[in-house]
Amino acid sequence: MSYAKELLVAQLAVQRAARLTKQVFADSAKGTVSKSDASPVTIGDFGAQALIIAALKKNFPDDEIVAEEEAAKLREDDSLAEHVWNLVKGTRLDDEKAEKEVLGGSVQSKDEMLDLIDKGDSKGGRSGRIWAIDPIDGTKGFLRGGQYAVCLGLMVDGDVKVGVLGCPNLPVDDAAELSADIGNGEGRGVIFSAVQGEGATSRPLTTGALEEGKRIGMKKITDLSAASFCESVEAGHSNQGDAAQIAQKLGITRPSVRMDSQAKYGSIARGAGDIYLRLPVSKTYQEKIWDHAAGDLIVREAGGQVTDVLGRRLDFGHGRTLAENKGVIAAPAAVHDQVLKVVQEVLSV
Ligand SMILES: Nc1ncnc2c1ncn2[C@@H]1O[C@H](COP(=O)(O)O)[C@@H](O)[C@H]1OP(=O)(O)O
Ligand SMILES: [Mg+2]
Ligand SMILES: [Mg+2]
Ligand SMILES: [Mg+2]
Repeated sequence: MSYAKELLVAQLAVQRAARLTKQVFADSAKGTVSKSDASPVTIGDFGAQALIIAALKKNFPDDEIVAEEEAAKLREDDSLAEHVWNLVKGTRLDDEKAEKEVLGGSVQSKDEMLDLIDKGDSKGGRSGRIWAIDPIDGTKGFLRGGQYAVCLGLMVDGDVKVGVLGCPNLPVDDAAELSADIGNGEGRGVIFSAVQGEGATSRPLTTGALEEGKRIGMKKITDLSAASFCESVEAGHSNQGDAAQIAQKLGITRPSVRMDSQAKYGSIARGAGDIYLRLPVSKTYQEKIWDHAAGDLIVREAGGQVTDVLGRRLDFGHGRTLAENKGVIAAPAAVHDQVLKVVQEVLSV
């Protein structure tokens, strides 16, 4: 199997980072601060990013990393940094061998942790090996106890080769009905993974990485009117009015399921939903590569097609953003064209 080591490291790194985010959710203080674009970031985002980068640097020291967060806010506020440091040093896998031999064990000091967080500052691009990290995708979902995902993808020369999504609040059961309900109790927590050309799998977030995943696939739909849409919770992230018109034109009567984060990609990849629409709201917003790299590969390896609203494949080679794409349409390959056509009619593109 190609990229076997990368997949193992990525799965274990995501698994460990998700232990940290779950710990933060269980604690009362989330250490939420506002970023310059008014979006929230928590101690969970910083801690998860530090742990993932530590594992990548140990195993693949020459690889570049594009990660969402930076340590500047922590360098300005030592009590916030201390809070993150306590989490980072206290989080390890149960499997001691995997923790030490694969992930490289703990981070040594608070300063090392801050430096690790800042190692996610690559400009990205079309050449070489570049990892994309979203330590918590859907921070707003995370804060309200809804869906969120710990996301990691490896690109080689601009092409996504490995994708891993840890979704602590999705049901483990691939056959569970897609719903917007929220919860983090028993039976929740799943990791979706894919390697290019080798299919997509899911397995519980809590089991050891050596356990084989189960193969997942998109639902075979012949009648689009029976399909279900997956959309963002946040109206500011996707145009829900346009999506409603598209649904109507396709004859879809079921209400959209709204959930935060790349949990949407994972959900349709395992056939729990059918179509993920993310329709441009503003002319200027550029989607970030860490919000799509893992999900794009997982859906395509599960039998789906992913394009933007102009029908172009997502292009991860333009730097930290999907500068040459607008919006996202992810659907089973057999019906993607049909959906794209209606999207283009409604958006007049
Ligand atoms: N105006 C926007 N349009 C689309 N996506 C956005 C916008 N603002 C933020 N996002 C990103 O959408 C992602 C969550 O997506 P979803 O709605 O599918 O849960 C977050 O990563 C968030 O980025 P950020 O982390 O910078 O806030
Ligand atoms: Mg995100
Ligand atoms: Mg994030
Ligand atoms: Mg964010």
